[in-house]
Amino acid sequence: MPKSIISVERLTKTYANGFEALKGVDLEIAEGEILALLGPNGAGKTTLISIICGIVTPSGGRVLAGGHDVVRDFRETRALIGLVPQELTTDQFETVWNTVSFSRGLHGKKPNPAYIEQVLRDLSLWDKKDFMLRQLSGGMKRRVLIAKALSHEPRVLFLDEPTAGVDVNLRKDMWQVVGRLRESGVTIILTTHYIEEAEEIADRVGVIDGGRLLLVEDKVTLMKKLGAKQLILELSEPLGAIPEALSGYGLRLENEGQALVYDYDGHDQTDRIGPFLQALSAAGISFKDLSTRQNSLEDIFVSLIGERA
Ligand SMILES: Nc1ncnc2c1ncn2[C@@H]1O[C@H](COP(=O)(O)OP(=O)(O)OP(=O)(O)O)[C@@H](O)[C@H]1O
Repeated sequence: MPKSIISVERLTKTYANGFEALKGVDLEIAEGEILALLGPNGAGKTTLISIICGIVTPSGGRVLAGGHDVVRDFRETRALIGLVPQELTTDQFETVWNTVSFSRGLHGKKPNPAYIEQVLRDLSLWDKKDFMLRQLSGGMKRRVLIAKALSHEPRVLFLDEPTAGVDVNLRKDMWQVVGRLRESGVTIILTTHYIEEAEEIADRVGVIDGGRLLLVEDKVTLMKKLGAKQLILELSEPLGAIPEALSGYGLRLENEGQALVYDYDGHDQTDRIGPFLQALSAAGISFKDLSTRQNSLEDIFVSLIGERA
């Protein structure tokens, strides 16, 4: 695995009311990757990223960003990190340009109008630069949040539920921006409820629930591991048992013998379906209809969360 830019070690968080939001999280984030953290409401995703970003103090364990402790060396780590929060809390009467430039200043960076211009152009905000925030649509405000987070040229960008409630166009634009940032070497961590989103954009996927990281895995490996496919045949005549001639296929009967199910590896390139259908025909079995099912990240997620429930 490439060098870690963020190391989370045995991290715990108990809020003042005694609620344990994180129960010992270990996580290494590699430089340049896109990691999606999936989890239901209240899983602890925001708590985890808020600690990494230095907004919430941990109760135990530690987090290193670029080798610096996020509590002790917060100046160094904050310079490294950008956070796109869920909501905009900036002065509504300020202009886009000032808001983003001011944000850069807050991080102690020298002004760089050319850089800010580029960020605003990339986010399709350039023609809105003199608008006050209150004059912007919800989608435009989201873009301002991203521009602010990028204002100080961070190496790691956290996006907390970036596409919750945004329309399809904005979502597409956001992923384009994320793609470009990744190409420029920025490490990206996003939290999401949307499994398709993780499936679409992430290199690795982590699943959080009840304050624990249940799994972190390379997306392709995860999909492969759980990428089993099923071919379902609606039989013309129900079968009482699997015919001897087909015993090598590991078939199952469902729906009182009316459906024959063939499990196969969806990522295996060899043609399994053709020979199987020939064997079926040779055995004198005919069918009315056929369909396939594939495990998605959604199934994986549901089964993981379900196991805990
Ligand atoms: N300041 C606080 N005091 C007490 N409990 C808190 C505090 N902040 C968060 N919590 C609780 O900690 C748990 C985890 O919250 P967190 O915001 O990290 O979850 P999340 O995974 O980001 O959820 P969501 O997807 O809804 O944003 C929740 O049960 C929440 O109520």
